[in-house]
Amino acid sequence: MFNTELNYGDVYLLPRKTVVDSRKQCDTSVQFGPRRFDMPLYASNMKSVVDAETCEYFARHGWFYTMHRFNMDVVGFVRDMQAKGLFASISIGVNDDTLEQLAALQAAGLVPEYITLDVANAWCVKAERMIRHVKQQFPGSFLIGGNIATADAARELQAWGCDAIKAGIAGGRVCITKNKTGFHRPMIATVRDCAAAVTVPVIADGGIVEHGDVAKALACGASMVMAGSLFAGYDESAGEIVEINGKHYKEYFGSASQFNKGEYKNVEGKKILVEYKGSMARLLVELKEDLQSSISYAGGMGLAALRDVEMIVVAC
Ligand SMILES: NC(=O)C1=CN([C@@H]2O[C@H](COP(=O)(O)OP(=O)(O)OC[C@H]3O[C@@H](n4cnc5c(N)ncnc54)[C@H](OP(=O)(O)O)[C@@H]3O)[C@@H](O)[C@H]2O)C=CC1
Ligand SMILES: Nc1nc2c(ncn2[C@@H]2O[C@H](COP(=O)(O)O)[C@@H](O)[C@H]2O)c(=O)[nH]1
Repeated sequence: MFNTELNYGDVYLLPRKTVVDSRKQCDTSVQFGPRRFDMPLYASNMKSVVDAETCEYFARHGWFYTMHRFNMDVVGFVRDMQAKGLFASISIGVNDDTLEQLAALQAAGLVPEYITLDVANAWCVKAERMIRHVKQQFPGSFLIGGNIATADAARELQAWGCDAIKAGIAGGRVCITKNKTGFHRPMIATVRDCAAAVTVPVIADGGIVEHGDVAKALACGASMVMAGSLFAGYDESAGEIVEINGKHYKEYFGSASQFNKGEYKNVEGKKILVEYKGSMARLLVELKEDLQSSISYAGGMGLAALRDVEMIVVAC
């Protein structure tokens, strides 16, 4: 027997009676760790999506961000962000270079407000060792661990000390993990299972195609949503602009792509071109408007209304 599991595109949310006079009354803000953010959505910690300027842009707009971890001067990044009065949110790996970066932060007396442990399968012994190390050395930082895709994995990461857990394996737009390894879990099942298994917040990572998918992820129990391709086509994202036959695109590549790694070894990601869409300012406004509308259809005034909204599968 096989389990049938669903993705965002397979389900819809059932409307309830709207109780607000205007969508503007719906509050999309979310408490995440020590801070409150304007939206429960943020850009992927990928080199083709965020750089230091992108992170500053999001932080100044009241959005959460996480810097990527590739060829990073972590000390310089944390120092710069905090010197500007902004929060510092970094990513780390599981190898010795990460231990060196963490030691350098400590030597400089720097404590990032948020640390994300970023590996393909965080349900592993190396991630356990690093999570325990970070919790011991940086007890004041909010530690996000990922990625995982099952309830058992979520429970273990919580037990190791993660303050939040990032869920989503092989559902991303530039992902080829499912092709190369055979492993993947659709996002509805991933988020529902993981969120039900733990008390810490769960971040739904990858697979956002439509703006309404954000509301669907929250309805599955996610507290935050991470997306890469959604943000990749804009001026403020980190990818290069490419012109082909007079049309403009932006490069978007996976963190496990040959392009990001600099060599063809354990490649589980690809590079694509996404449509260039200009400034991100309008996108941020539209994402907020759409989520406010989702909250109104859910019959509430805040994100909590989406938590218990009914979900249906559309018959083919
Ligand atoms: N969300 C997703 O579905 C996926 C995301 N990614 C992204 O790609 C980037 C690279 O990820 P990742 O390869 O984990 O990070 P790294 O390339 O930094 O690998 C981390 C370390 O763990 C080891 N390792 C990695 N995978 C395995 C494994 N399956 N079994 C045993 N050891 C392993 C590696 O050793 P060695 O290389 O020698 O095996 C390496 O020492 C990350 O940013 C990640 O988020 C990648 C794939 C899927
Ligand atoms: N399997 C892989 N997954 C990757 C890689 N680089 C990033 N990612 C994951 O994808 C999401 C973004 O997905 P999107 O659908 O919103 O574009 C990102 O947050 C990572 O979790 C990779 O090389 N391989």
